Amino acid sequence: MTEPVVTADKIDLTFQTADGPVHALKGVNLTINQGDFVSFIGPSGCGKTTFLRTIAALETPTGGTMTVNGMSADEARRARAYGYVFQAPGLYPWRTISGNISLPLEIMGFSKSDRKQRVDRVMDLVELSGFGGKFPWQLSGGMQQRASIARSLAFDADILLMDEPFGALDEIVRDRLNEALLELWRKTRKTIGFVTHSIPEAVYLSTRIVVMSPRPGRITRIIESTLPDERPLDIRDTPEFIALAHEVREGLREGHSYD
Ligand SMILES: Nc1ncnc2c1ncn2[C@@H]1O[C@H](COP(=O)(O)OP(=O)(O)OP(=O)(O)O)[C@@H](O)[C@H]1O
Repeated sequence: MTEPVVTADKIDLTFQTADGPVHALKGVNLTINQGDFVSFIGPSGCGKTTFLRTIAALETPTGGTMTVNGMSADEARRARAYGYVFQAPGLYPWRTISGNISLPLEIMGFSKSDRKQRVDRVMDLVELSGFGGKFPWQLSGGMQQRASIARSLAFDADILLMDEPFGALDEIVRDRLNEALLELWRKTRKTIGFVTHSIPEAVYLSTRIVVMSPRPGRITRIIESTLPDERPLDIRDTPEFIALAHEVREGLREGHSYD
């Protein structure tokens, strides 16, 4: 029996700006179940990041209700219910890779031996074992982003929120990291919310794809993936994959994303 981890009920969010109100989200209803890999796709400015930040209680909705792990989003944030990965790795250049990954654990007061054990475990999960003593600038962009994913996994939250984590990387590195992330999801069965601009990335990774319309962001379609959990990269050439990508494109068209 799958448990709802995130429930969004009629979420509205309007930012008050010097140029007037900006209506970013409108009536967003969504349930994310335990172990789902949910991607959010839509045109630039449609509110994908805003919605992810609302789950994380980094933004407060102006209407509707959000629950995370059965609590308010704010309570869940304080209970450290999620790890958050940003588009840029955001590693401190004066700390080693292990030092960066262990920083949140230090802040949370984990013991030295517990920190070491956790850092070793997540470095292994993202295939960075042996690089702990390096500084961020000694690693490639893809490795830095893996370190940032490891940092978000270190305190073992059940939910991982990822805002275009691979958007700035070239396609070859991105393919590699997509495979690695899927493997990590299969191993840990964390619940993942993932923002992307890429249709193939959304189809390759997700169990469900949430298609959003231009501002004010609404959900136009929720597509359930029919792909198996085991997904070699060449699954992207199969008719089933192509049909799902077509469905996403249709959803975007329906929301007038191409107008
Ligand atoms: N703090 C803020 N104050 C005012 N307006 C904001 C704020 N954050 C976001 N917005 C506006 O809300 C809308 C949605 O932004 P958001 O970043 O969520 O879109 P997005 O779909 O993630 O875009 P992109 O794909 O380009 O990252 C945009 O028009 C943006 O300018």
